[in-house]
Formats: sequence, structure tokens, C-alpha cells
Amino acid sequence: MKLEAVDYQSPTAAQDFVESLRQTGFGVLKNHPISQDVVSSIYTNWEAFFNSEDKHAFYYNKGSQDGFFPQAVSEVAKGFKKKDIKEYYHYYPWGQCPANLKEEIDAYYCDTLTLASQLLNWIEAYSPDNVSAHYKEPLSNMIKESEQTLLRVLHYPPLSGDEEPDAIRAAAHEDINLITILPAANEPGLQVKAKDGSWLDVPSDFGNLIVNIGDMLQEASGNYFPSTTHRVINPEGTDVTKARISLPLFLHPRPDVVLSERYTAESYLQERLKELGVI
Ligand SMILES: O=C(O)CCC(=O)C(=O)O
Ligand SMILES: [Fe+2]
Repeated sequence: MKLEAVDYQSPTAAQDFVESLRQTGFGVLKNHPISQDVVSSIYTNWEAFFNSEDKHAFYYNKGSQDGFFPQAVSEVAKGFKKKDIKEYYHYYPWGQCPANLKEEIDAYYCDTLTLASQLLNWIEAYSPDNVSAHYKEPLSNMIKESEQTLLRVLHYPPLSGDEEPDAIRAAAHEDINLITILPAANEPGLQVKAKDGSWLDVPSDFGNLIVNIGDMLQEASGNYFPSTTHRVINPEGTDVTKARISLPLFLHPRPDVVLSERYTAESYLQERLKELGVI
């Protein structure tokens, strides 16, 4: 298994990208339309937010899940006992957001949503007929006017040395949604699990855009596209003093979207959130 960045401008980009998703669950894009300056600025501005006490005024709403999740309520990945060493903010266009950060994050959300829609069209175009026959509606349609698509700003603080043994920044997990779009973070650490069980570093060159399959697309494609396990490992050496910021956009279908004979998007999500212990 190899993860190579696909040039978004190349004439074979769509095909190469979908092939990478099929083989590894991940696709890495370079030369894509998302502005690196905007991503950098979001990292800087949100790091300042996480380092200020203001964040506590934006404590998350239990029902709607928008807002700030402190480390004390952070996720416990499925099958794990220790909480991840992270805090995060769930941004939805309709949800709470600090006024000084709203315009920038909202523009990023909209631009990345547009790109996601195109990438779902690529995935649909290169799904074999017997796979796309399972899609109950076009994939890009599933996220249209969805209020569930979630932009998560993650802050992994510098390690203090007091962490619980075995706790890591993000324990091995699969994403729940259709696809995830993740700009390379400001520090390395993201790894994917290869078919032979080994862990591979995701090429984290600043400027790359990482896309991965989530469980909902695995379900909707009858397992053709694999929702690949990934994790974020702790830094070592002098890097322990560095915080890490990342910005995954989780593309979620509207709740009424039928994923398969077994699940709608809503029933699937409820089941998974209960397992995570966040509802
Ligand atoms: O921080 C990262 O690079 C990945 C985060 C992640 O996998 C997640 O929040 O689901
Ligand atoms: Fe993830």
C-alpha cells in the first residue's frame, strides 16, 4: 500500500484519486483549490482561541453538538478506554461561533463543501455500475442542504508528561460520515492502517489535502470503498512541546438519506454517537 499525492490539475486526477480511495481508503491531493493562506490563518487564530479562557463560554450544546469540547469530555474511540489527548470545536454554519472567527471559518466551510461535492461526483463517476446501483441518490445530492456536515477544529496541546499511560492524541478509529476532507496539519502524526496491519504515515506536506472514506460511504457502497482505520500518534523528542492543530470537514448526509437496506444516515449516526459516549 502506497499513498502518493494526486495532482488535482492532472487530466487523470479523478481516476487516480478514486483508485487511491479504493485501494487505501485515503486519497491525497496536491495543487488543489483550497487556499493554504486561509488554512494557515485559521490554524493561528484558533490556536489563540484554544489558548484563551474565552473557549469556556462556547461549551458545546449536548443536543445539537455545536461548540467547544474540552479534553475532559473528549472522545473515547470505539474499543478504547482512555480519552484522546485533544480538545476541539464543532463548527456548523447554524451553530455558536466566536464572532471574530466566524467569517473566516465560514468561508472555508463553504469552499471546502463545494470541493467535496465535486469529489463525490468523481467517486460516483468511477464507481463500477454494480456499486453505484446501491446508491439510492447521487452521492453529491446526499450532502446537499445537509445541516449535519461538521467542521471540527482540533487542538492537540503540547504534552505535559502527566498524560495517562497509553493515551494518545487520537486513538485508532474510523470516521462515521461519507468522506472527510482534511488539510495537512501543522505537525505530523496522522497514520493509516495498511491491509497488513502496519501503520503508514500520511504524507503531511503542508498544502496537501487528505481525503478519506468514512463508514457511511463504506455502507452505501456495499463495502467497495473501505473506511480505513487511522490515528494520530504522540510527538517525541523536542516535538512534545508543540501543539498540533487540524481541521477535518466531515461530510454528513441529510438525516433522511437512505444509505442501505439497513440504515438511514440518521439511524446510523445515532448508533455511532452512543458508542462514542458523547450523547
Ligand atoms: O488530526 C488529524 O489529523 C485527524 C483527526 C481525525 O482523524 C478525526 O478527528 O477524526
Ligand atoms: Fe478521523
